[in-house]
Amino acid sequence: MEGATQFKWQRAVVKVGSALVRGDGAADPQHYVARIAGFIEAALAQGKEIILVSSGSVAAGKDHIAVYHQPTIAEKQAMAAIGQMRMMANWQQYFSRPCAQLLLTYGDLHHRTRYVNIKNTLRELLKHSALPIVNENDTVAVNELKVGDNDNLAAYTAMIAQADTLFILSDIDGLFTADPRRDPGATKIPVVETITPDIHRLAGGAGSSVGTGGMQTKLQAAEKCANSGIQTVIVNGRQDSVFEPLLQGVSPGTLFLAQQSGQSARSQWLKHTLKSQGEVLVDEGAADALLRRGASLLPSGIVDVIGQFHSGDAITVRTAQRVIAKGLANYSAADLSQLKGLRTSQIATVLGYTRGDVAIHRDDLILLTGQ
Ligand SMILES: Nc1ncnc2c1ncn2[C@@H]1O[C@H](COP(=O)(O)OP(=O)(O)O)[C@@H](O)[C@H]1O
Ligand SMILES: N[C@@H](CCC(=O)OP(=O)(O)O)C(=O)O
Repeated sequence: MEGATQFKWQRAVVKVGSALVRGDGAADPQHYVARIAGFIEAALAQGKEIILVSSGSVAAGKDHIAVYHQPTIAEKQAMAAIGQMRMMANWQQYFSRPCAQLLLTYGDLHHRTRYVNIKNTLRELLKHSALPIVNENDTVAVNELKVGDNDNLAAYTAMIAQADTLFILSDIDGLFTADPRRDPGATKIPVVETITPDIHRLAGGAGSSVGTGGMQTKLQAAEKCANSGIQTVIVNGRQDSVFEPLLQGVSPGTLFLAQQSGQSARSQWLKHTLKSQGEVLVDEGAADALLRRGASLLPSGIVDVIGQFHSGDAITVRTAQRVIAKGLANYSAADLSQLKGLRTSQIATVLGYTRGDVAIHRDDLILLTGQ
């Protein structure tokens, strides 16, 4: 196949966009869903493992709530609540194995114990030959608590599940040099080795009224995955001809290569998933110890504490000039405000208790310099 690119895969997240589940008016969307289900069954029969991330709940519930007007947030959430049932039932009819519903929010991915629970649940589901189907929990998530789009949610899912591949099935053949809906001269890019700012500039927004984020969120997802050692393939899920090549490890769309030095799942979780709840300002000596010596952050190096955070929250570590790291605080903001600049031997006397010598343990710290 011309321009095709080979790749190996064993455990994949398959992301199906609303644009696909919803159809294009010209063809019956059930045809697309049936073909994707067939692809998943064929891959499972080859001994591969699949986790599905499916959009489409809002679109599937639309007819009952808001057909003729722009829906409010509450109306969209109600649409999602109705549509999620329909969407799951729709998938289940194509499988004899059980489909398992996982509804996640940004908060769930952000919280350490919930993250571990999601990981364990996925592992058990795969072990028991069920098909996990993930979507955002639209009903409970207001904007600031949402991942916001299922491309990025699929990337987080791939990281949690330690997948090697993310397949993004959309209504377009891959990444083009410009949005083909606006620029008929745009051409497809078969392989992206590194997602540079120039690549990001090629991407436009959603191509349909039901899609969210368009190519921009797909590139964000591919970049997260590449940094975690996961390859991404964007293909047109409306083309029956894409599935056989995918089963044979040939990309008929755009293949984004994984970066070789993929960071650990824990580092990725700290870096991309956890939202910083506050900051500690450190002196140059502490910055040097973190950056050059791989040390833990001690209270003695802290100059100031900004914001309110609890023990266990993610916080940013910075000097007056720059951000240098992100990590899990061993002490709350209130405690660190009392401990800043002090020696570790003074912790118990000042607080009346101790959680250990360090403000942030090295194992709970990820350096952010050069980014
Ligand atoms: N550079 C580009 N290459 C390909 N598609 C692009 C590009 N820029 C924007 N798009 C648009 O992205 C759309 C796919 O994203 P979206 O509508 O969110 O679909 P989905 O529901 O599958 O996530 C395409 O239909 C296309 O119009
Ligand atoms: N959670 C939403 C999907 C949001 C979304 O990202 O949609 P899409 O761009 O079609 O993948 C739903 O199920 O309708």
